[in-house]
Amino acid sequence: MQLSPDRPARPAGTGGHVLPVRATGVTIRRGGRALLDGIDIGIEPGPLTVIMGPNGAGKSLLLRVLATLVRPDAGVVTWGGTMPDRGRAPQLGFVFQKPVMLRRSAIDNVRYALKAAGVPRGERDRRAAEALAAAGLERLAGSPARVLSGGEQQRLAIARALATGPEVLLLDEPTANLDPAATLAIETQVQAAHRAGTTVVFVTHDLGQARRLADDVAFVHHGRVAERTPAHRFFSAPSSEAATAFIEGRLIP
Ligand SMILES: Nc1ncnc2c1ncn2[C@@H]1O[C@H](COP(=O)(O)OP(=O)(O)OP(=O)(O)O)[C@@H](O)[C@H]1O
Repeated sequence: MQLSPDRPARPAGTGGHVLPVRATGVTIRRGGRALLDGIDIGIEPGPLTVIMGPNGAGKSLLLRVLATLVRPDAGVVTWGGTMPDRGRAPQLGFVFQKPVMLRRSAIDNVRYALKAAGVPRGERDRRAAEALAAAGLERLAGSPARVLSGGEQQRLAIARALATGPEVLLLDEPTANLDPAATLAIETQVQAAHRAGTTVVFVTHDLGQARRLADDVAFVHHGRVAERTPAHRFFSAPSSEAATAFIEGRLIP
């Protein structure tokens, strides 16, 4: 995929790439059980990757490990071929299932993220306003973020994550609590960011959503990547028995 020229500039004070984001041999054990079991996965620049799988498969945990929010018991995560470091963190945006809003206005939530990423003060107002406009949230800029609807809060969370111009946006079931219209708005927002050049990793267990969004599917089952397949092939001819059973609605988690 081509990166578009209108892609936001990198925040000041950061250097190097986070892509590819790669996990090698990543294992997490709790209570004698492997929640992630020797996972190898790489996120390359470009495609919209959907991480799919049944409840409890390990999708959210894997996403958190890639973002270095959770440290594995074994294995390593690298960003851009080297060990992750805080200086590059603004280039990896993360959106949680339940939006986490600061107790301040919508636009101040975005300004705060820009400040934390080292964006110079003189650029913050313009970039925050642009981020809200891109999310269709201009009229709510001055509203307290915590009084916005669930769908508006999630759009704001995505706008905030995109405002720093990340190379990659990781989203953990961002529409799980939303109605169909709010879900569509989020999908449109994510697709627009992807078209503008942001690499996207989207966790969902919703097959319809995966069909709408995915270029590429990583299917996780029992803490392993059971298969990694281009989306058109995944839905027509999955290579693993687990994915076939999942698509047919007969996979027992
Ligand atoms: N911090 C933790 N301590 C112990 N167990 C955990 C922890 N985090 C996750 N788990 C367990 O790890 C397994 C995988 O959880 P995870 O949230 O990654 O699943 P998931 O595939 O995202 O599922 P869902 O679609 O239901 O959100 C689950 O059995 C969960 O209970």
